[in-house]
Amino acid sequence: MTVDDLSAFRVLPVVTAREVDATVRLARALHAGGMRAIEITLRTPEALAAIAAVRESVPDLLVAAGTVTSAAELEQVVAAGVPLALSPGCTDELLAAAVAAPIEFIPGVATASEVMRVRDAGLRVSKLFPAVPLGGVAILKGLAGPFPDMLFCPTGGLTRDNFRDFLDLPNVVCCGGSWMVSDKLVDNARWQDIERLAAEAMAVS
Ligand SMILES: O=C[C@H](O)COP(=O)(O)O
Ligand SMILES: CC(=O)C(=O)O
Repeated sequence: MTVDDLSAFRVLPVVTAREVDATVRLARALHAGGMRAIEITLRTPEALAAIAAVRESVPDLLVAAGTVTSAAELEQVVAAGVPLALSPGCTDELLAAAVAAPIEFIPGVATASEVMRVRDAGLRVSKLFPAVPLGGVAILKGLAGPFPDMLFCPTGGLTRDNFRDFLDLPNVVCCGGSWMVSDKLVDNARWQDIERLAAEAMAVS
């Protein structure tokens, strides 16, 4: 997966799948709004079934697996055939497994030392998580100094009002967020609102 592929995502909606059919409906609305990718987190028992169902029902949407926190979970998502796995952090075990696995991996970082560990593993892109509590735009500007070769996907605390500030930074390749896929929108079947929020996020301003 190239940096251009990731930057075409603009926003990676971070989805916690509580129900398979609703997740498929959600994925259709995101795709209809122009989204290129979705991150389905391994936070619920339904996650792997939802990943399979969305891959089958919305084949043009890239399905990534999120909240991959161990080598065992990485094995599961490799077996599920997803091209991209993301994590809120990175352990030595997970990093070693990911570098050896036939999958793209974006580990989470929160400190300069973690960025160095990720760079030492040969990876160039990491997820800054949780981005806003860590300092938001200011921490990304700070990391740009010592790590001009590293790119970030800030996630955590981004909203429809602030995500463009992140995308404008030269060291941000794409960003993650759940503002267009909230439980409230999904539970109320607000598919048109989700599509509209997705289209708004994909509109380059
Ligand atoms: O755990 C949270 C998700 O990764 C995305 O964060 P968010 O809900 O603040 O957008
Ligand atoms: C934090 C996040 O986006 C993840 O759990 O992968």
